Amino acid sequence: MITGPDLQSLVSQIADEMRARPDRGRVADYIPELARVDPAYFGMAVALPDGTVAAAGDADTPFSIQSISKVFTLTLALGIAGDRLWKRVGREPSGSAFNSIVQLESEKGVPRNPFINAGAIAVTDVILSGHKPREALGEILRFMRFLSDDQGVAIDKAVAESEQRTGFRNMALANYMKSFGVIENPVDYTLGVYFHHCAIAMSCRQLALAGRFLAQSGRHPATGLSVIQAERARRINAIMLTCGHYDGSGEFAYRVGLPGKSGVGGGILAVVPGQASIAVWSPGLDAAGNSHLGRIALEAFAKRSGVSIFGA
Ligand SMILES: NC(=O)CC[C@H](N)C(=O)O
Repeated sequence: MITGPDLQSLVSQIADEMRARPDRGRVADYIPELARVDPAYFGMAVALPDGTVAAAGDADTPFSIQSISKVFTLTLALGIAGDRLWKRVGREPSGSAFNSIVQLESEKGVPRNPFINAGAIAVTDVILSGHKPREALGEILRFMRFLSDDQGVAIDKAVAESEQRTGFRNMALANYMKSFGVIENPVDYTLGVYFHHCAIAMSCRQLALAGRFLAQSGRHPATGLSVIQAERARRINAIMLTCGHYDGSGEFAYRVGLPGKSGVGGGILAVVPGQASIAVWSPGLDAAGNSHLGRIALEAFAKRSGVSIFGA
């Protein structure tokens, strides 16, 4: 892994290249508030274990992290339920769209993995157990602030309300799972927490810092505290690699070769185990709902720095 001025110049070079590209994908418009975001943004940040960050472009502009929050809710839910979590959600790629309902019928309401919408809603339900929605959300937000060393991380209420008004598919998924007993809390409580954690706004810099524990065997580098055990961090990385980009996960592994998690806000968090945590943001999406230029930027980064987990 390259460091220091070479790392900074690589990140700046990639940001310049991405800014100049005309092909930017399409901004998500099924959440009305996200449709207003300018596709011209591009940000990138690489956080090293010692807290140094190489950043370029719009790396300090907050954006809606959307499904990237699912990495952090999975981490919290594993802390609460341990391996019992895997009775409520699977660990296999779905090969379908992030908001698909089809597999739920034949698989008795148990979602394929924690990163598709159905799986993330089931995970949120585990975090909620026995708490009020406000408390569960407070716990998620405190966790994000602690991991990023930044008390400024907040929820974008307009985005949360926008999705709450229009999230009929997620309502269908949650109600369907409830009919199988996979959702235990009132459906509107679970969905309320889910919509709000998806609406957390963070910059690439904050997100890259928050992801460091996954690159550092579960340790929070700033405090030395163990966020999770090394084995668990390794397994979360494995699920990010196999399921983090929905039915684009194979393509992401093929092109980038790093565990990664995308969100429809256009962000991607990628992990270089043992070395770095990377966040990119470009709001335009490809057909699978993953950041178009975000993936291309990470592909360029992995190639030029030789950090793919599959070899240089
Ligand atoms: N892929 C995503 O980022 C989807 C998250 C979004 N909140 C949804 O439920 O549709």
